[in-house]
Amino acid sequence: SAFPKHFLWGAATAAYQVEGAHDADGKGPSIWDRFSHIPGTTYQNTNGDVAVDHYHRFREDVALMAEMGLQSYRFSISWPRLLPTGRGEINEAGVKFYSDLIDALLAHNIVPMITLYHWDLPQALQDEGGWEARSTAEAFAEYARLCYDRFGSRVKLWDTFNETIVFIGHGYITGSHPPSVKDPARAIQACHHVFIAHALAVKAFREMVIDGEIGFVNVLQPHTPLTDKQADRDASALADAIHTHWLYDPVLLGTYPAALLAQTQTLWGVPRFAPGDDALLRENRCDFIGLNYYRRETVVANEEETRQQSNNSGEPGSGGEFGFKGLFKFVRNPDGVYTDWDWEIWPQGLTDGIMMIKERYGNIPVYITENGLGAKDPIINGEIVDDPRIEYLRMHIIALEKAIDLGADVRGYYPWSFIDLLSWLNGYKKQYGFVYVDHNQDLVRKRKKSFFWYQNVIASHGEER
Ligand SMILES: C[C@@]1(C(=O)O)OC[C@H]2O[C@@H](O)[C@H](O)[C@@H](O)[C@H]2O1
Repeated sequence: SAFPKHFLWGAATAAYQVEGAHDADGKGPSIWDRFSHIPGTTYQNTNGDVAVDHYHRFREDVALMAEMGLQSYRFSISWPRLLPTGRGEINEAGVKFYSDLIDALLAHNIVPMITLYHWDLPQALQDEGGWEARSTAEAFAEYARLCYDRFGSRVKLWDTFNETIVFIGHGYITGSHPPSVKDPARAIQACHHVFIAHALAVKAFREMVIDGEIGFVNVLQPHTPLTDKQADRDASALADAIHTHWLYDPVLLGTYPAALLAQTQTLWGVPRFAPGDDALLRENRCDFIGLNYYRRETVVANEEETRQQSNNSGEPGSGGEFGFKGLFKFVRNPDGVYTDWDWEIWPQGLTDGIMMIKERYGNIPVYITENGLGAKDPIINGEIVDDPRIEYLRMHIIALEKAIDLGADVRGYYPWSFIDLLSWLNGYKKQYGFVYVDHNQDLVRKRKKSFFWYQNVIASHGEER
């Protein structure tokens, strides 16, 4: 197969969605602990207080990963578990949890990949302005240095941020994530501080001479115009500029896309740069880019005002529309095949998206840090027969192989997710895992059909899928 010799077959999770133990052993509250307790913000008021209790069951979970033959495990660190107020005093019990998790992974020859920020900002920092305050970027660098110091000799793969478009887009434009702001200008300034935080963390990584690679994880979302009309083609190009160039250029080129930057400066006078920001971005670029691929979006020019109508119902089809007045709007593709949550299944988009990144940024090393099918899995005679997930992953592995054959430097694949976990706004209904969790039976774990299928994909290094 085209998969390189050292290609890593992995799987991914995120702290708030799996750990639980939201206030155990000295952990401080995150903005998701606070937000999810506000009635009506999430599907059936689900939250991560317990999640799937990975904090207490991680040894059992790592044993399942080892049984699967997993070669790498991407997980995130809960910042307030290490630094309850976001900076300063260290919670040693929190450090010990991650240290034990890392040792358990290494004992099973599973390569750890750490994501420093997967949306769970310490609430104490939000109280000081969150990502709108530049001090949060400095606090992030302090948190990153602590993680490098405690885990850097054992962990070689580091992601700074996960899916900035989501936590900034939903946090500051649609308002469906914390801190529930709806203001594009504030979104752009907050996003700038995330890029500064990333650059400061990369700078510290280099100064501390950590033996490893550091990168950024973004949504990879190719756009296709619904018609050949110029207006739709322009709208699709604009969606690429906002969703891709704006979020990738600063961490891969060290600059913002010039035309869009001129527009945001004219419109809202943002982002406001501090002295030295330019150099900071240019001098601290990524060793790799993490791409999270789920779907393609079909785009039309948009006359009327649309906003994410995600009604937090968590029910299939609750995705809602997303768009910007006078700019672009995502619409259903009449020829498309969709998941129950209205995401188009389009494996070709993974091949095309990777080649688009290679075209714009040179042959930057790539990890597919997320890819998976959110579905309500069929249970037949007590077995979880998740054939749709097997088919989805099979098609995307084949699409990935095509990109590698075309010369892309892809180094690993981390399906979302290792285990069924909390889906932020969709509760536990939308399943992604190779491992089922029975919420009616003390969260007992159960191997799905896809667990054994992926075990064989790994054993055959991608040959048998
Ligand atoms: C919104 C949603 C979903 O639940 O479908 O998108 C796909 C996937 O992206 C990840 O970065 C999130 O941590 C994970 O929870 C998932 O979140």
